[in-house]
Amino acid sequence: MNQKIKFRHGTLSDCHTATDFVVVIDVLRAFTTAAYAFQSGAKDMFCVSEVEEAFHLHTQMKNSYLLGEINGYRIPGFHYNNSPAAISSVDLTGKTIIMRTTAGTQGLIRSVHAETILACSFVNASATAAYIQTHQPDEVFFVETGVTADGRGDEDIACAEYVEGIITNQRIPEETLKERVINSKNGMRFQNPSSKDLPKEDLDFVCSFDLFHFAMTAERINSRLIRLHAIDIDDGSQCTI
Ligand SMILES: O=C(O)[C@H](CS(=O)(=O)O)OP(=O)(O)O
Repeated sequence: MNQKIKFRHGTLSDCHTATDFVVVIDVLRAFTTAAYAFQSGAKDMFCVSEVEEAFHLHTQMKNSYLLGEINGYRIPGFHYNNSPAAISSVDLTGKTIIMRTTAGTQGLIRSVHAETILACSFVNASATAAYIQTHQPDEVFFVETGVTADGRGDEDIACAEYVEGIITNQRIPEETLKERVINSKNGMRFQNPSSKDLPKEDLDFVCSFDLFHFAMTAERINSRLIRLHAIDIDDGSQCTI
């Protein structure tokens, strides 16, 4: 444990100010879905900001598939919705995923000055904490991508607090976290049976705490393109799942 690590909390509106070690958090749902996509065998995962950029990249990358949403809803012409429940049952072996989401991928793209970027949700929170502890940065900046002026995003704040608590030995109980996810404004959207793009079962996939033993590091290809890697925390190798 390193109690000297300083923790800062920010959102999509100030993540451009972070210059060192940044953990971009999106529980509902981008980085939960991304982790399940790696687990389902995805070879490569690229993240963009705009829908048009995703379509353009798709024409350039063989064997690539589009995954994402706009405000939570499926994008016509995309292969997959941003749903961990849906993606967990798909065999993505050897496939390249191009991801565009409303909050999560925006946080990656907008963290323009970060030296190191991780993508995190509850399914790889302990792995993320372990990666931070191994690298011992002076400061960690959490980008809580779901936070909005109208009070959304508590699930991402909870995840940041969970990661911080693991590092400072003040671990938050899973029951408390699950309640926060379910009662969050974003979580409520998944409890309406008529919205099939926002299935209730996604909440169970999101609340599968520490299911995966890999951190997701973000490699900046250019100002508009990020590539995610799943890094095994036990030996630092790139995961081949
Ligand atoms: O698909 C999601 O769950 C959200 C939709 S919204 O931003 O909350 O409207 O996108 P994500 O980028 O995964 O947070």
